[in-house]
Amino acid sequence: MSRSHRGEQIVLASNNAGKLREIGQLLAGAQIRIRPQGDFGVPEAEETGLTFVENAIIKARNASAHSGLAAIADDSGIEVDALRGAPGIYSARYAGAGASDEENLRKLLSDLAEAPEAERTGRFQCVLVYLRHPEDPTPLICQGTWEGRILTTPRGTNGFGYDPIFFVPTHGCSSAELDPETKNSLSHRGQALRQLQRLLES
Ligand SMILES: O=c1nc[nH]c2c1ncn2[C@H]1C[C@H](O)[C@@H](COP(=O)(O)OP(=O)(O)OP(=O)(O)O)O1
Ligand SMILES: [Mg+2]
Repeated sequence: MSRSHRGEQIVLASNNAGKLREIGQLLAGAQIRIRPQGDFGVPEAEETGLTFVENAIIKARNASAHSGLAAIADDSGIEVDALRGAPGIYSARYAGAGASDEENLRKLLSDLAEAPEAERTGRFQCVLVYLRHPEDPTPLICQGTWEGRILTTPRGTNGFGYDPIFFVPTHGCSSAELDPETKNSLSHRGQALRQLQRLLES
């Protein structure tokens, strides 16, 4: 018996167009059918947790409660070693509440202006949570990590968020210079989603 009934609709607890696009591409052809929480008028949840896991659970529970469906949430961010892991869970609001991707990325570059090259290492983190219903006591939790370096100037136009300043050493370019399929095959989100898919379809 699979954890999710085949063909059952699942709400995706995100308002981030970049994430929605990537998750949609990753699940193309899968048994799982997802719809963004915007389709159900789900109000934005307050991300009050101190971990990616807590925030993903908060978002999934909120979307499940408002839609009456099982829910998947993605909480993700970028950690930089020169900043002892900041912005981390605060990546989306690094330059302040409601900040744009461009403002967040500019603040990160400016905070790293004096950082030694050796400390410009960092990584994207992604935690995905699947809740069967709002009170599900055993959420499925999957995680992915993608190691890289922080560039000094943005490069590339694909992706979203911090992609233009995230250098991918294995490919010699920024993640915004990777085509979407390649990014999905490497990324924190791709890793976590493939794990979740295996659990849901097993
Ligand atoms: O692959 C990525 N490429 C570039 N940047 C990324 C990526 N993955 C996460 N990020 C950044 C974007 C945002 O600054 C933060 C996520 O914050 P996070 O709260 O999880 O998402 P969000 O507020 O944008 O949308 P929502 O909560 O509705 O899913 O990390
Ligand atoms: Mg958020």
